[in-house]
Amino acid sequence: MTPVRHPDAPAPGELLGAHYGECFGCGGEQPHGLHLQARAGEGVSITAEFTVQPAHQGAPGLAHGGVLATALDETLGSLNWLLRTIAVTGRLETDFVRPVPVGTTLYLEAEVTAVAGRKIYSRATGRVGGPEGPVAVRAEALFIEVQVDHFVNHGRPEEIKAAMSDPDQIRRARAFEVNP
Ligand SMILES: CCCCCCCCCCCC(=O)SCCNC(=O)CCNC(=O)[C@H](O)C(C)(C)COP(=O)(O)OP(=O)(O)OC[C@H]1O[C@@H](n2cnc3c(N)ncnc32)[C@H](O)[C@@H]1OP(=O)(O)O
Repeated sequence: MTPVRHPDAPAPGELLGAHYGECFGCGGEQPHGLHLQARAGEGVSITAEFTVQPAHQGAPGLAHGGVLATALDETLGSLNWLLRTIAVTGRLETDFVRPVPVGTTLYLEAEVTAVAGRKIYSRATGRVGGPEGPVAVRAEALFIEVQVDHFVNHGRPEEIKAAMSDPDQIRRARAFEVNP
């Protein structure tokens, strides 16, 4: 089925903010996290930026592939905001096309390609040198829609409790919970 942008999705260009402060991908409270900043795009698409820090190295001076996969995963996960669903990564297939040095800003773009029941198919690219620069990484993913219970049942009680007592976190979770 063709993906449908939720009528209450953030407007194109709107900065999405972190879905969780401790998230390694987007949270502001993780000193060595990616601090990835995502914006709503047109249709069911997202743009995001992430600058590779020394803490993200694999080979000397180069980004670790797993960190780049995280950047793709996080950008793809941000598509949740446009569908207003909660979904987790089931499958993530990554191509590493060129090395990404420390200090480089990765310009990411992701879009939902199809939705079938709980299955959300998507793809993403990460470019270097600018939003129109050469592709350094790309991914295809399958996200699976879940209920909030997924996190309550599987997460650690300490973090769940802390998140539930944070009014901002509750507000974000509610925004995802209101489905069409
Ligand atoms: C509060 C705001 C927070 C918002 C939080 C947002 C967080 C975003 C963070 C970034 C994203 C992440 O890294 S999320 C973290 C990484 N991911 C995870 O931890 C997920 C771990 N996996 C799981 O919990 C589970 O396997 C699920 C939930 C993905 C699926 O389990 P399930 O619910 O029992 O569903 P299941 O019946 O198995 O699968 C449903 C359909 O999907 C298909 N399917 C499932 N997995 C796969 C797969 N790997 N490859 C192909 N197909 C698959 C099945 O064949 C089936 O198709 P059919 O028979 O219907 O055709």
